[in-house]
Amino acid sequence: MTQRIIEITSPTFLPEQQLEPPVDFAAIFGNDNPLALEIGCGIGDFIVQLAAQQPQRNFLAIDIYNKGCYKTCRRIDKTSLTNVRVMRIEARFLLDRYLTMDSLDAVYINCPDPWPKKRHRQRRLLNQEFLKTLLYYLRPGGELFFSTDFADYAEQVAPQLLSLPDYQSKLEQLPGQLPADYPRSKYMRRFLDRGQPIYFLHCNKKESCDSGPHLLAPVSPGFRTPWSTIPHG
Ligand SMILES: C[S@@+](CC[C@H](N)C(=O)[O-])C[C@H]1O[C@@H](n2cnc3c(N)ncnc32)[C@H](O)[C@@H]1O
Repeated sequence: MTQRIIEITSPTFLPEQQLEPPVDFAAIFGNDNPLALEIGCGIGDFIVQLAAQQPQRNFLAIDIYNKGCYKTCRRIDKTSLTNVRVMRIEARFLLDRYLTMDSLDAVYINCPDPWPKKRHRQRRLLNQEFLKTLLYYLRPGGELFFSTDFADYAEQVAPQLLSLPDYQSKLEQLPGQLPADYPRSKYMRRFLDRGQPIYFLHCNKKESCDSGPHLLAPVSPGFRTPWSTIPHG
C-alpha cells in the first residue's frame, strides 16, 4: 500500500528541490548563528522545546517521514520561533550532499529506530562509520547528543564513541543520565512514563581534531538511503 504524501506548504519547510549544495544557512535564517541538526525529529516536540531554550542557535530538523515533517512544521508554526527549519531527507544524504566540513555546532539524535532484531542491527543509524562521519561535519568543540530507550543500542554506541580519539565524553560515565533540562521527545516521554530508563550520551569533538576527508565514509544508496538520481561523491 502506498501512503498518501501530505503536501507541506509551511514557510518553515525547506523542500529539497529548492536547495543548491552547499546550502547557505546564513541566508536562509537571515543570520550567521551556529547551526544544530536534529536527525529523526519525529513529530517535532523535541526541537520546538530546544529551539525555544536556545534562541542563539539555528536548528535544522530532519526526518524521512513525510507526516512527521508535516506535524513538526505545524507545531513550529504555532509558535513564534524563527530559528528552526525542517527538511524531509535522509540523514547521510543530507550530510553528504548539502553540508560542509565543520558546519555543525551540534547534532541531536533521540530514540532512533532501535532495530532490536539481531539480524537487523546493521540498519542502525549510529555505528562507528557514522560517528566518524559526524566528526567531519561537527565544528571543533561541536557536540553530539544521543538518547535511546534501548540499553543495547547505548551499549553498542558508547564504546564506539570512546574508541574514537577525536571525541571527548562530556559525562563521567557513558551511557549516563538524561539531564533535567534536556527536552523530552515523544518517544522519551513514552518510556519515562512507563518507568523505563532513557540512556544518554553526550560528547564533543575535540578542538584538536584534524577534520578532513579521511573522516568520511562513502555514502551509497541502500537501506533508508533510497535516492537514485542525484549524483554525489
Ligand atoms: C523512533 S522515531 C523517534 C522520533 C523522535 N526523535 C522521538 O524521540 O520522539 C525515529 C525517527 O527517525 C526517523 N529516521 C529514521 N532513520 C532516519 C534517517 N536515516 N534519516 C532521517 N530520519 C530518520 C524515522 O522516520 C522516525 O521518525
